[in-house]
Amino acid sequence: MKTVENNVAINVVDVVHKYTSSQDLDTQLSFKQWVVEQGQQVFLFGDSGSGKSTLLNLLSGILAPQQGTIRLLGTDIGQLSNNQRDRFRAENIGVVFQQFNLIPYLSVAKNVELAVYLAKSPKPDLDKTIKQLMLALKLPSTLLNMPVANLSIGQQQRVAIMRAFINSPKLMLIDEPTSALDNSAKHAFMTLLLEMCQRHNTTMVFVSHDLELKRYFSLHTDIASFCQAQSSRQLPSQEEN
Ligand SMILES: Nc1ncnc2c1ncn2[C@@H]1O[C@H](COP(=O)(O)OP(=O)(O)OP(=O)(O)O)[C@@H](O)[C@H]1O
Repeated sequence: MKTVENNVAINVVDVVHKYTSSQDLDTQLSFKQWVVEQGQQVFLFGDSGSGKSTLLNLLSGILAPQQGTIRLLGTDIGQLSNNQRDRFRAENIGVVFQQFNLIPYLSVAKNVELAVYLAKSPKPDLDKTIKQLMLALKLPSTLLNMPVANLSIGQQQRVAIMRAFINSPKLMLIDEPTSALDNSAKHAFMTLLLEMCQRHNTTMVFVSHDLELKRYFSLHTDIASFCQAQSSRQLPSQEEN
């Protein structure tokens, strides 16, 4: 399952994902080839409906490729069982999606500890690492035992980043994380995120509609350069003819 692919973190080849909706409209997304090298941070943009979220869901293993191959860090994730894929994600991928997916009634510490527990890789220095991350993310230590529901949106965003970084993932997938932030908070967030990725040599795919954020990245990719979205009406069934 593991092959030597020097310096390649993401390799998507001829992947097809087809949605069948209840409104008798099928949408097929065809991803040709897309390669991201280890340690690169890419700003991925594109029109609404062009397939960005679908791609992130495929990369994070939420969706399984129906055709084609996705190799992450040398592993063909389409060949993994559901359990193996969950494990691979927990160990190698940090995710910050729009809705954060934090557990609101659990404290900041418990939300982060849960990610460590799911990765099944015990961290003897967990408390110390959490404190270091809180410091780096400018989260006051008084928040540590507070339910995340009591935090501001900006603070929750930083907790989501802390949770995403706690297992030192090699790959970060980020979807529209700054939508609820004002301009100065947005700048602080972006600077911090890029600094964290560069410090840990983390590969990052960052999806946003906000083209102003492009300036934080040296690599920009329009998803239309390797993905085609096609919608078509479903054919009526035989009985209806
Ligand atoms: N669960 C679903 N069922 C049916 N069709 C879907 C589903 N999810 C996405 N699609 C369709 O697939 C296409 C790609 O959607 P996707 O959400 O990946 O695009 P996107 O680039 O992330 O869009 P946006 O920028 O608006 O968030 C769209 O045409 C969308 O309508």
